[in-house]
Amino acid sequence: MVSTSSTTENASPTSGNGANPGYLRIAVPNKGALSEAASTMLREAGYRQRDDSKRLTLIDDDNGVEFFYLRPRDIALYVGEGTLDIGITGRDLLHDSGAKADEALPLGFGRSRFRFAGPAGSYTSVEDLAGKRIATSYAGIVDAFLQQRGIEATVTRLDGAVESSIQLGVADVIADVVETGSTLRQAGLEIFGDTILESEAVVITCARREAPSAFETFRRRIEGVLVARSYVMMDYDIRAQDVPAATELAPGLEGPTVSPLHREGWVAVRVMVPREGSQKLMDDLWAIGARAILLTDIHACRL
Ligand SMILES: Nc1ncnc2c1ncn2[C@@H]1O[C@H](COP(=O)(O)OP(=O)(O)OP(=O)(O)O)[C@@H](O)[C@H]1O
Ligand SMILES: O=P(O)(O)OC[C@H]1O[C@H](OP(=O)(O)OP(=O)(O)O)[C@H](O)[C@@H]1O
Ligand SMILES: [Mg+2]
Repeated sequence: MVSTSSTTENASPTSGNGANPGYLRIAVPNKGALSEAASTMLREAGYRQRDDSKRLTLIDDDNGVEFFYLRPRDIALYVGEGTLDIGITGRDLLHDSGAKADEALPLGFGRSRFRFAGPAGSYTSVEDLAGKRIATSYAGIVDAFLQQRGIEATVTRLDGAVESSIQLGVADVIADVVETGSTLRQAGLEIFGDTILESEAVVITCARREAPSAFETFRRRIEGVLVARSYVMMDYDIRAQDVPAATELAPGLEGPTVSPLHREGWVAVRVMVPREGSQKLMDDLWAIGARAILLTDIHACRL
């Protein structure tokens, strides 16, 4: 039976301090675009996750881990200070924070681009930003970009709904997270200039000290989830003489497993292949004589 930490209204990020020595302390987004996907990935990696979105901390005794549910924007600060060992946040939030934390592992979800946008047809390049008022929730990223390009402009920091700031007269252009682009379109805005940053959810660690040894187990588990999500297991039967041609098409990660078949001159092959393009690969293998080709999801893996 797994025990859990008590949940009180004033439970703080440090409420577990010292209570569970040796436990890996992990920050997880408590709400917003990354929250659910982060918890889903942690569950797939075998960790316990909260079932009540009001819960602020959770102890997973079986795995020696304590989770702290924090605002995604604050996570880099806690990890950079070394208060928590690792965290899941957005690459853009990490850069914006200026915290002394490092990106340790990209997670492949929460993908977005950080872009400049202005009224449709009004701006074409970042040089047009000179002397303009730029509204953003990510002033750290925008300041660094302008400084790097030697552009003088006024940056106004807003909490959110940045797209409205132009219509409301407090800015000429905005810099914001773009995923589908539909929020921009609805506000009559369009992106211009270079992409400032390509973002996704990432695992971060403290830059000033080595991650605890327990981080290696965590990393292996998460990498296992990433592989299980992006690869499928393929099985097929083929004439032994055609295995080299088939292996060219599907080399696998460490080479295919080839087993004898009762049928004379034939073998069974098992190989991990990228999920993307796997249907085309089945066509190609069929064309060189493979039969009984099966694709199976990988539930979990440790390479
Ligand atoms: N469609 C999206 N909208 C917002 N953020 C997204 C989107 N897709 C991915 N993200 C990422 O999620 C993170 C921001 O999370 P979130 O929106 O929860 O924070 P916030 O905007 O600071 O908080 P809130 O919107 O709750 O005030 C960033 O890393 C961002 O790149
Ligand atoms: O390109 P899209 O798919 O339209 O997504 C991007 C929008 O989503 C985010 O807003 P969020 O919902 O976090 O609200 P906020 O602006 O108040 O943070 C972001 O700030 C953009 O406004
Ligand atoms: Mg937001």
